[in-house]
Amino acid sequence: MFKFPSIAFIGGGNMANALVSGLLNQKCPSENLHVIEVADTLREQWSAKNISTSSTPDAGLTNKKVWIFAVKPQQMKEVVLACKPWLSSDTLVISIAAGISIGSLASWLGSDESPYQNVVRCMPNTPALVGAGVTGLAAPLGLSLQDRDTATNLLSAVGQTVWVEDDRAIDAVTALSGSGPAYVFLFIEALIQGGESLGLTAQQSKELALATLAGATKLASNSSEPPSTLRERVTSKGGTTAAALAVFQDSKFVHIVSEAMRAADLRAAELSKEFGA
Ligand SMILES: NC(=O)C1=CN([C@@H]2O[C@H](COP(=O)(O)OP(=O)(O)OC[C@H]3O[C@@H](n4cnc5c(N)ncnc54)[C@H](O)[C@@H]3O)[C@@H](O)[C@H]2O)C=CC1
Ligand SMILES: O=C(O)[C@@H]1CCC=N1
Repeated sequence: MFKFPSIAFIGGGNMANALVSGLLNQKCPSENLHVIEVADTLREQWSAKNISTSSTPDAGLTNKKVWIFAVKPQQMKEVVLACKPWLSSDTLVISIAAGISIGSLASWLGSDESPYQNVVRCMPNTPALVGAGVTGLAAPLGLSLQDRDTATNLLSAVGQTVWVEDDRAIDAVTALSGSGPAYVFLFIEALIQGGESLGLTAQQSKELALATLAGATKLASNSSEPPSTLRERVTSKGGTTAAALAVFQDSKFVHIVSEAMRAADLRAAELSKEFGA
């Protein structure tokens, strides 16, 4: 069985909250967890959950086997450098920050000549809060198998994990599953509004929309057939679905989704330039 290491979260906001909830659900002892968070109100919330907290990095970090950076990309460099004095040669450093490359993390924690190797860059998503997240992970070639397994086990506490090749692939993961829940929520909002405009109540629309998404997702997951076949099976010739899909097609829905993802991918690359090494 996986033995949970001691873990420090640096940044105790939304995503740290989702990851810690998942770890606790997987029976990670709360004594193994520590959160460094600048906001007083959030520190109080962590204390109320029996998680130790502090406002700034200090020598206590040296004893933590894993550091998980969960601050905004804009703050990453400053925060990583503030923690660096307490880095041990075997600390596993995991970052969930969008756009911040493995190269930036490795050079901030080591140097340009000798980049720090025990680094994992990953991209979880907010369904982690309910144990249904998916996380893409990437690491430098020098990362040990043991650290790779540790990262996999920790992120598996909140859902599925998918290892990818490199930073560019993590930007793509960000554009798909990192930001993806927001696209899905937008679609849910649109279905609810559409239902209401056709005379259903808000409550009826919400129930129908959520069950439709959950049901279609389950069917697509359990089926050996591709989503396109499942779509065709709903679509009777000359029927209602065909009428609706024609509107999607006229509005270039597939192109819009692809362009939206391209914008997210591009933004990740910009964040890397603006806030990376
Ligand atoms: N929200 C999302 O859906 C996802 C976010 N991410 C990434 O996760 C990171 C965190 O995002 P969220 O949790 O949504 O943001 P958040 O704003 O909820 O959390 C960040 C926390 O860091 C704290 N903080 C700022 N400076 C600090 C410092 N010097 N020391 C300690 N704590 C400090 C803030 O007070 C805040 O509570 C970002 O880099 C984002 O790109 C990754 C996957 C999904
Ligand atoms: O919007 C963002 O930048 C972060 C990364 C993925 C989801 N939220």
